[in-house]
Amino acid sequence: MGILEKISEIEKEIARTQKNKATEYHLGLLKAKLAKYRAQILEGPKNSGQKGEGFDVMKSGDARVALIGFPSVGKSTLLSTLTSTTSEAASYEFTTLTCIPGVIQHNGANIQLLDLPGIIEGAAAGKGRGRQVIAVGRTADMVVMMLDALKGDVQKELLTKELEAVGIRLNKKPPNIYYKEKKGGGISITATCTLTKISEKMIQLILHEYKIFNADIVFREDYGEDALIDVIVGNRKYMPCLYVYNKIDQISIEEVDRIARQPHCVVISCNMLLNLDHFKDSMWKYLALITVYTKKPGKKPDFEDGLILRSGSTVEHACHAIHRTLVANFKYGQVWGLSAKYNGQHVGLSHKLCHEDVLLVTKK
Ligand SMILES: Nc1nc2c(ncn2[C@@H]2O[C@H](COP(=O)(O)OP(=O)(O)OP(=O)(O)O)[C@@H](O)[C@H]2O)c(=O)[nH]1
Ligand SMILES: [K+]
Ligand SMILES: [Mg+2]
Repeated sequence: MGILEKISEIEKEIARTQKNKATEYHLGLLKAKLAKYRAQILEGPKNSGQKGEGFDVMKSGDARVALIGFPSVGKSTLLSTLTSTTSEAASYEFTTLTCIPGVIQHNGANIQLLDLPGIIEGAAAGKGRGRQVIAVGRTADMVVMMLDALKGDVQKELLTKELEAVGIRLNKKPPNIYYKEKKGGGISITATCTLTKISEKMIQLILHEYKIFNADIVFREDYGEDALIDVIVGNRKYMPCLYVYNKIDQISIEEVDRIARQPHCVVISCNMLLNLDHFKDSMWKYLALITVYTKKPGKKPDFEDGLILRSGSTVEHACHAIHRTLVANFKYGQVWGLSAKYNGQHVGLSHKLCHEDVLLVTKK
């Protein structure tokens, strides 16, 4: 039996197995097996050169956003509308066959938007160009999942499943589980809270399935087997995701209102240019970028041309963004704004900056 058949067998078995006390361990093991086979698929045949022509796009700008969605939801139309790049759009499916990059300028940042071929059910298992699309998706800072407002909820579920299957976790935090493999000493399991979703026996079983016999594990929150498997397998990608429902010109205002109220959702119409500014603002928020303004001694801050940094960036990151050699010549910094305890606070390289701070660097 090939891996794909094995995966499909296990999926079927999981689907027909009722979840109760008696089947709990069986189900946990099935999930562990499934994750293992999926990992094998992703590693793929080494000779297949799966990267794929037309998918190797250079990173550029301050952040990268991948447009992922079923065929003909309007991905290319969005790219052509928001950037100066034109990506062919048409009413038939699979119009786009490669990765087309464009740049959105917003709040002073250059955001690289990647238009990609539509993906379909089974993409994770290698159908269509799914694997290439997903590989590009993993290189992005966030996913924009584009959905057709007429069939959005189903599409959203299916796509989320496909991405889950290849280890992409949308709008989720990594499980707060400490895990370290060791050379010997057996398995030590501790928890800083009561575990209601997994038993010690289940943890042991899953570890054994992965042939792990020596490890320290600390559950810091109440998780089930999925979280444990994620931690053991590693290589999960946690990404912010905005669900963008396009073609709202085709649905009732009540339906628009219902969708717009769901978490992480934005409604737009590319054709009618509806709500596109709100979409860009939301994307900016999800990317968690900050702007830091620089200032020279005795001069006003340069509010025209801020540095675009990732949230959580330090003075050191800012220095790198200003000039390659600045860190080596750094004496001290001074900060005005939210991150400063008082105006002009003296700070070192490790000081964390906030959005719209002003920074003055004094060199040695
Ligand atoms: N009614 C309506 N149609 C739209 C809208 N945006 C795009 N379309 C239409 O949807 C069809 C598909 O658009 P594309 O941009 O090619 O979609 P895609 O997601 O890039 O498709 P593939 O590259 O084939 O995956 C085209 O006929 C567009 O004109 C919209 O806001 N409203
Ligand atoms: K299309
Ligand atoms: Mg397209």
